[in-house]
Amino acid sequence: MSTGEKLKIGICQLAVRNDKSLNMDQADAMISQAAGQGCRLVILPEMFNCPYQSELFPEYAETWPDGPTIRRLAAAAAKHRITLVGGSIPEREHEKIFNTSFVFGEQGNLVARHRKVHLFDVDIKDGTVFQESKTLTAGDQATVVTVGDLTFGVAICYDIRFQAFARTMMLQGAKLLIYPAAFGPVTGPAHWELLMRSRAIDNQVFIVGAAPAKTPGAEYQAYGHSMAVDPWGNILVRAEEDEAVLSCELDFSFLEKVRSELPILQHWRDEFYKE
Ligand SMILES: O=C(O)CCC(=O)C(=O)O
Repeated sequence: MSTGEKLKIGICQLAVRNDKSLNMDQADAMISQAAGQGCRLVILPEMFNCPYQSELFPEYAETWPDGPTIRRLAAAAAKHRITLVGGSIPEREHEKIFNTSFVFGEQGNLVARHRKVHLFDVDIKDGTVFQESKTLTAGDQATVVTVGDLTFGVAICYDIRFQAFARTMMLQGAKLLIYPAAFGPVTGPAHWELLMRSRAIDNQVFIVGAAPAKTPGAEYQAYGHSMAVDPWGNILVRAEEDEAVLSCELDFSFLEKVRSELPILQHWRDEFYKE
């Protein structure tokens, strides 16, 4: 992938239903639409092929490299000659299941695989109760990859709450952090935009969050509001809660301008930040 400084990206905010192959059909249609608009990097949401319910993850889980969703993602990347961040899906390896983002290059080759590191185990009294660890195992590494001349990081949803994790990816050279995600109706309005903009400002990177659309009748109601944020904290593009294909240009010369005008990354004083 050549950015030449500017890179057009696409974000596919799709509704996730109880039918894996229909979800992939919709993803395929949206990927085509984004590629048709000239996007070179296309991003899908967290658990885009499976309703976001812990008890369903084992049933929908797929194994590398022959899972049907995995094969179709690789084929879509190759067909459109794009880099495709395949949101995330439940991935089975032996007896373990991970929340995994597979990233494919322009030949349909696997360029990265991120397994969600921070599992979403919360019990918020206003209604958000989730226990990913009931069925999932946590990943054990940050994922930073270079494709062509762009170095980017991939992490998943709850991973965004951990600034130290974003910083780890930035220190490994990432200029763009991509978060397939599925915030819900409580923490979504409260925190989603703030977290995306904070991570962008803290690390002087572009941030992209791809979320499922709100799906009528679904047990877990996603908040939607996929968005892209620049290193100054400006929102470049943002969806509402319905299905949408978003696109925008990331201008990496702007990132260099922000870093040279406001050089917080050079002013880092590590000696003060130990616990
Ligand atoms: O952090 C949050 O509020 C939402 C996290 C989440 O939904 C997830 O990790 O899938």
